[in-house]
Amino acid sequence: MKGVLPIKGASAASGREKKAPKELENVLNQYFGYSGFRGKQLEAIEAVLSGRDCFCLMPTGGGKSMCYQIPALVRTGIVLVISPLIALMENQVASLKNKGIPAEFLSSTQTSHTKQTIHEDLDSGKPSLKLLYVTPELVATPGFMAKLKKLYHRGLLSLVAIDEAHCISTWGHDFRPSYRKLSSLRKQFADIPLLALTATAVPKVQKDVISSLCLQNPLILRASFNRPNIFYEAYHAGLNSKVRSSVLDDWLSSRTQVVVATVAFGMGIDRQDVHIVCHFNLPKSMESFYQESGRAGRDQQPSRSVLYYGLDDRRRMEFILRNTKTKKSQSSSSSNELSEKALADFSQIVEYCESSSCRRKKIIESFGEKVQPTLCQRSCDACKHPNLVSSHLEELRRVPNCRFNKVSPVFQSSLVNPAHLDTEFWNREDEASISAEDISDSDDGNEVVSNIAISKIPSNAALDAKFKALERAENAYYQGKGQTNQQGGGLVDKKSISQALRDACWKRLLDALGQAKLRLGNLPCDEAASATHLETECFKKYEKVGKTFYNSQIAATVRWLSSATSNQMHDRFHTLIDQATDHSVSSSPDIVPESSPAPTEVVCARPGETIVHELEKTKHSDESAKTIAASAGNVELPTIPSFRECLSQKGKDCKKSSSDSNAGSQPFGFRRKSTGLVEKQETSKKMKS
Ligand SMILES: Nc1ncnc2c1ncn2[C@@H]1O[C@H](COP(=O)(O)OP(=O)(O)OP(=O)(O)O)[C@@H](O)[C@H]1O
Ligand SMILES: [Mg+2]
Repeated sequence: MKGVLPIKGASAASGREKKAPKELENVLNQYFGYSGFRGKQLEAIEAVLSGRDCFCLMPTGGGKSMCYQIPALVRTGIVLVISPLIALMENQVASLKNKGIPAEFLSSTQTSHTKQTIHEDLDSGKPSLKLLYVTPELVATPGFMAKLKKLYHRGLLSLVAIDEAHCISTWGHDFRPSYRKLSSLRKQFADIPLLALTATAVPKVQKDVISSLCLQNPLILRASFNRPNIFYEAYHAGLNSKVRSSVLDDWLSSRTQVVVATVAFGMGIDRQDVHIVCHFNLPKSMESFYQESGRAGRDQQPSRSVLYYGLDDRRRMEFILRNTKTKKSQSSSSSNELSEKALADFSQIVEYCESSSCRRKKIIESFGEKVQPTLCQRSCDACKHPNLVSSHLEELRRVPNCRFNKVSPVFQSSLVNPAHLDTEFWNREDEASISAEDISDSDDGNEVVSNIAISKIPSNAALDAKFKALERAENAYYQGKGQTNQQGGGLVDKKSISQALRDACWKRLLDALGQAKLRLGNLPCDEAASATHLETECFKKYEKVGKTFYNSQIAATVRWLSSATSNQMHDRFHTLIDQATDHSVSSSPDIVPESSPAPTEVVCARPGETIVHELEKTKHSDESAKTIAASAGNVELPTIPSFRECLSQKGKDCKKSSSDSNAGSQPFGFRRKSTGLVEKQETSKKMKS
């Protein structure tokens, strides 16, 4: 069984008999299970055991803690460890206790009972503690200092270790004023060794640490910062030309699909099919952002530019901008000017990231261009998911370091082409939420609220303004159903499709058609008439079964419109026009022979996914539908399957995939990734035959 090594000698200072390396290694092995010391550990341990001050510079994870933990085990008395973070202390103390080593920490987070127990142990004739962790603030209090002095005079203070010692230096990145107060330790405990430990000390900081702590003739140990087990790579312009050109070749010839690189990589490279540009660090200005993200979508295909943003990133970049300018510039006045300019440029990016208003508008306006309010068409996240953006921004403000949190907000922008930058503020769960919206039994009220009300609320609106907007949206919702909330009195039919929902869906379709037109250059149909046509179809076919199915079909149709590629869309239109001409449909779209066979067209929407469209050959009895179809041009847009078709399609699918237990759990006709008019290649083959 493990036990604290027998205490030899009456006092810490008098117990400084030399330990053989083998003995120390045995202790290491006995308590920690390691076979030998690493790097400069042994030298540091031997130095402090001999009573000498020591400055120990070792990389992160290098094993600095062992340099004071082993002395605590072999020396009489207590090792005092000064640490800047309570979490660090808790962690280490728990780990030591696990190994049977008596360790404690004192902090404001502990109960007074625990603190009292620790103090009693310290005051006892023979404390059981071997390591006591404290904050620099506590050391600076007269009460605790008096306690330490008592321990010292009783010969029970064997070592003072100052962890993360760079915090004492104003030159260091983590300066902590209370660390400055540790400078009195050397004087107070003249013959007790001080051990300063850090992983981050550039020469200037190193000197500052040594002088601030008044270390006496310290042994200065610097371990190599090489971490041989870590494989590093990322591309930069400084690579030798052979490596550089091979990365470039692989990239240009599509052998490599993903390159992680500095911004230098993108310059002058023209690969057409780059569809995602992801900024892991923040760009310095709107110009940089536009230029770098503009590498996406050169083939005019829908593309995305993802921008990760956290307040830490912002601070880091502001720090860099301030300091870079200071170094570059000779005179301090021009340095300040440059710094101010850089910070002003950068503030545009910050504003872009932290605002909930239209991103496309922000980008374009930053270049002095006037933007029509209708330009965006929900092609940026602020316009598309205003409530999500607002809540993510609120979270960003509430939890400043949430960048890597599971629900951390990140910014994403998508661009169709550089002239039409499509920006989104995006959450990693967003994809799921879009799908959920498409397939779930979404509520009209929510739809109306998100479409009508929340988009008009600034993210920081007062709570009562939000309530008022919600109230207005609620009234609009009920009015759409031909009743007011108050008048309605009873329950509203949960399944019914309100006028407000129909209007919102029409708008969605119109937006999708507008997007498709932008993407394809020239869509050969009138968008408004086509949106009406599609919405009317959905409504007619799903009115009876209710809004869930209606919603889903609208969403699926929107998805089809927004995901079909240029060729697919054009092919389809040409095929349709040709077919319509062959069948004498185009010349007279409202006279459709009832007996005509219904040809089936297969359109690949995404790799591995096929959609079946039955050309609409059924004569519309509804006159308005005829007019709409005629005004939509002689082009058939995706046909909406009837509810019965959906059910029978589902039935076929269930048989086909009876082995797939998940298939049966999906709602009828609504697959998460289906693009509307259901379904798989096998099915289309069956229908063809
Ligand atoms: N001689 C050793 N052999 C094997 N593992 C060791 C040895 N010494 C320390 N370690 C282990 O290395 C890990 C890192 O040690 P430690 O936390 O002390 O690093 P550190 O230098 O303080 O790093 P940081 O700068 O992040 O605080 C720990 O799991 C520790 O148990
Ligand atoms: Mg450490």
